[in-house]
Amino acid sequence: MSLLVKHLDYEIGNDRILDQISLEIRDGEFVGLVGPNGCGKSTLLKHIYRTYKPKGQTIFLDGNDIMELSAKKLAGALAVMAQENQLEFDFTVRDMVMFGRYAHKKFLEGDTAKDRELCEKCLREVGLTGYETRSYLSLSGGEKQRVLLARVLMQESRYIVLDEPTNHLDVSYQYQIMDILRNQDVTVFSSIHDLNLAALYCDRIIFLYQGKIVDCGTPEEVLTKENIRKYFGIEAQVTRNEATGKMQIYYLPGWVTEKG
Ligand SMILES: Nc1ncnc2c1ncn2[C@@H]1O[C@H](COP(=O)(O)OP(=O)(O)OP(=O)(O)O)[C@@H](O)[C@H]1O
Repeated sequence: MSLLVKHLDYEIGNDRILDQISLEIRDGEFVGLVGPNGCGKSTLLKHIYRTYKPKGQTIFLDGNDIMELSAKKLAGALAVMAQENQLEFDFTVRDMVMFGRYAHKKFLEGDTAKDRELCEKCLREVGLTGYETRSYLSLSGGEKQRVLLARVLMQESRYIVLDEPTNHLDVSYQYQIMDILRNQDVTVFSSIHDLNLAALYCDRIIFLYQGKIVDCGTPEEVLTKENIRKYFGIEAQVTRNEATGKMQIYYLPGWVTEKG
């Protein structure tokens, strides 16, 4: 069981946005995708959830080319929390979360008692009990983000792919959402800007720079001060956090350097 990307290239005009990306996310792993603004993280994730159509046979889910899976099959296997979620029409929070059951439904099948129970559980997990009848568009950015996570959980898929899931969230929800994801029995592949969050929650980190994978391994192997200097252009101190036992990065903002 794995998510496999093989030699994925993507160009816009003469610009190479993704350059020979190959990676494997194995069953049960929590893998973070990090790299500076514009390095291609969202573009890579958009290929995995088919917003962009990969050329040839490049992306495989449990051995199946994702382009050959029906929308329903893909939704049953892989849940997505993308960055932009602009809606033309308003829905209630309950409706938004219920959309996560699409892959489990027969044509025109209504919501079951199990669906409603699961919806309550997912909303409880993201701290939104009592929001069921609220209009989605009236919510704050962070509340919307948590509704989208509840929808992802409703999908009960084996794989969850997320583009910056902690965007818009206050510090306590950033950790809560990462905790919720970590405690699911699923495989997670997520872009993450906060390197300390990535270090705390990820089994492995894939480091992207100018459309190429430049490093891959455990947080300790990849989030070194050398890589942070080289690819983010900032000096950092990397130490161990005594409370968590995990690595802790401190940035030294007076020490911005040249990238690359
Ligand atoms: N439609 C487009 N036309 C031109 N350039 C594009 C287009 N879409 C993406 N790009 C460029 O591709 C590069 C990769 O963008 P992408 O959104 O994947 O980066 P990212 O790593 O997710 O960035 P961020 O951390 O800022 O979210 C950027 O330089 C971006 O400007």
